[in-house]
Amino acid sequence: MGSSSSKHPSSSHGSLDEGGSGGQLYVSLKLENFNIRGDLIPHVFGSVPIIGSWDPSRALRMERESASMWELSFVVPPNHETLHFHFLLKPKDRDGPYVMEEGAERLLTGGNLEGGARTAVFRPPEVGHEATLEYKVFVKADIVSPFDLAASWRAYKENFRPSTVRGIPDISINVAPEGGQESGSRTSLELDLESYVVPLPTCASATVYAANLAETPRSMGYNWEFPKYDVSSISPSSSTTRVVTANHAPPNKAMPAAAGAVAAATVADQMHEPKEDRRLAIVLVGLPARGKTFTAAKLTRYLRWLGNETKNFNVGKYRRLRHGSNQTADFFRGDNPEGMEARNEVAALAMEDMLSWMQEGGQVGIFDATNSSRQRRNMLMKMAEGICKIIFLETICNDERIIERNVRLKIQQSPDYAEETDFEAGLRDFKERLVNYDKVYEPVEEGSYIKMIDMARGNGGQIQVNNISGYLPGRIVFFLVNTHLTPRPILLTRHGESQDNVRGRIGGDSVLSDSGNIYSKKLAHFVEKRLKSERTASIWTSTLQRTIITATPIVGFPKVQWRALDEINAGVCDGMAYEEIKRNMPEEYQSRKNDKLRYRYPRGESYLDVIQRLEPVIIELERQRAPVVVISHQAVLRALYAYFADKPLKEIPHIEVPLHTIIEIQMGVTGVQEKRYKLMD
Ligand SMILES: Nc1ncnc2c1ncn2[C@@H]1O[C@H](COP(=O)(O)OP(=O)(O)O)[C@@H](O)[C@H]1O
Ligand SMILES: O=P(O)(O)OC[C@H]1O[C@@](CO)(OP(=O)(O)O)[C@@H](O)[C@@H]1O
Repeated sequence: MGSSSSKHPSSSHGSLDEGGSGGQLYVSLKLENFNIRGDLIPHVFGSVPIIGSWDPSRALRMERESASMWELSFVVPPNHETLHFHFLLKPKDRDGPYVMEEGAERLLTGGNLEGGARTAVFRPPEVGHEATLEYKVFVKADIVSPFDLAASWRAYKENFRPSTVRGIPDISINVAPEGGQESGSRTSLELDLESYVVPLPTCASATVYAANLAETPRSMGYNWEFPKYDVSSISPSSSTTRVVTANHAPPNKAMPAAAGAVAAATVADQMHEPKEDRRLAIVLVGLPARGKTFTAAKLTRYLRWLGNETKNFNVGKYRRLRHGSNQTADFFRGDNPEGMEARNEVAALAMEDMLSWMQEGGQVGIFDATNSSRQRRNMLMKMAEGICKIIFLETICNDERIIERNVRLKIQQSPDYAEETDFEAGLRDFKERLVNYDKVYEPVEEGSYIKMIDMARGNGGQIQVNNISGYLPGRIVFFLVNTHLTPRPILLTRHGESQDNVRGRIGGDSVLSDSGNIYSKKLAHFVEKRLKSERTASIWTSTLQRTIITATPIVGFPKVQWRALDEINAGVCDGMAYEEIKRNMPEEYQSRKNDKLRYRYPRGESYLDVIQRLEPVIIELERQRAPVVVISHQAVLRALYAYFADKPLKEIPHIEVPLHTIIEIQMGVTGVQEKRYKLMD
């Protein structure tokens, strides 16, 4: 991550610019030789880790495109560093000796091969001293939009594998046949989508103002009155830090400090990092209506889903409980000593709650307030000394139209204006509050920080980082770089009923039942209708044929197969019925029943394993700006749904994801909303 403190938005140091176009360079390297030598496989090796860091044993194998042509394609940023490489021939059936091409290193810059060498010449020893093998070299590079790269290079590396279904390419787009779709099927689905809407399960998510989801102030558990705090005793100049630790419930030992995706990294960090660095406080900074609460809620959801014990402390919630929810703009004036003291006091209370929670085992605390003066931030840093590491997360927005929209949303959503019946009066008051904050606002220039600048603009924005290191901070930056506010739906569905579903067998790779086939057609009509006004969208399936076949009738959208979307691997139990497992492997059956989240099938996976491998899918779903239809499996969809619906890990294996039902997740400026359609009984 590095440590740059550049304050220039255009600086490349320490800033991760998503780029206006967001395009990537898709490079295709080809070698052609009509003198077919099936025993020698062309490889590429070179200066960067992905092509082996000059270690021939880690060279990247080229794939056979036709009898005479070998191909290797990869994705790089358009402004990528020059790539140094060589072609290499490796014997098919044994290790070494490798045969490296003659001549100087090849240099690839901006997708172009430097120099004129369009042949690769090899001198394999067994061919004879004078004999050579000559291949023609072709290079093609195209800028491809992020959308077209639904499977990014990383995802490709980690999750992609060729289809098990013959004749279906890994990335495909099938066009609508002349004269419309398959006859008969169109009439089977009425085009009024609303008639298929079903009520949400009681546990499903409705839109709630994000701050309301933050932690309930602890003091409420004991006493509706807050204890009176002397804020001066925790001023930056004070050397003592008071932390409330008494009388709190013991930490929940049922969950490990970290699970799933982060477990390994956490264990490693715990061995190497000082104690206070194991706990992390993300302290939001920014003027009102800049998306702090929104970002705090989203980050909390992501980190919890990854398995980190994470809590979100919203100082506004403390303020409302302590001082009521209808304070006027005057309360927020920088030159109002009572207001300042009251606000510092509730901030200190929330911070103390967060720190004592951390001392009981909490891992990541998200501290949501404006924290817009250096003095306030100093106070927080002083309080956190020796307990946790602080990273400031500042949200900056320079677009007046977005600020105006946010302010209007605030008046509608914030409990501060719940009793204000005159919208315009609320608007005037909130704008005055903004002016009061603006007068004393000091952007962050101290400590470790992440600045999100204009991330709500349609074309991405910019992230600046300073003094950020470690696994979790790195993941947080990566997550924030990829999130945005562009409204779009994500449709989640299981494949149509499979033959194994009918037989009650788990796993496998069976085709669809008759009923499953009908669903695949209904789904195609649904997608056609639901996404008809969308300029673009993509269909993601697993690599198992029940999802690929379910997607087949959908036309006109690119389809991508993700290995990460494959069903939970049932290991030695694959293909068995639950009853059989119970009878033949009663201990396994019972262990799974006892702890379905952590239970790992022998030589298979646990739900935590599934969550771990789905992280790139979540990042990609966050990054996409166009709609995505995900056709996958029960366990996988439970895990994906839990992320969007903010369900605790322990509930994931029990979430209901029925067959032949579409869960629509609407992402947008107010957060996540859900709708369900049931296409068949
Ligand atoms: N990075 C961002 N920049 C600007 N606006 C954002 C950002 N993230 C979210 N928003 C929008 O800002 C609105 C108001 O955000 P909120 O989190 O309540 O503001 P704050 O906590 O800063 O007062 C959200 O409903 C969302 O649409
Ligand atoms: O974790 P449980 O509840 O067993 O659910 C996962 C199971 O769901 C199934 C159906 O029973 O998914 P799928 O419909 O994709 O075939 C099994 O293959 C899979 O093992």
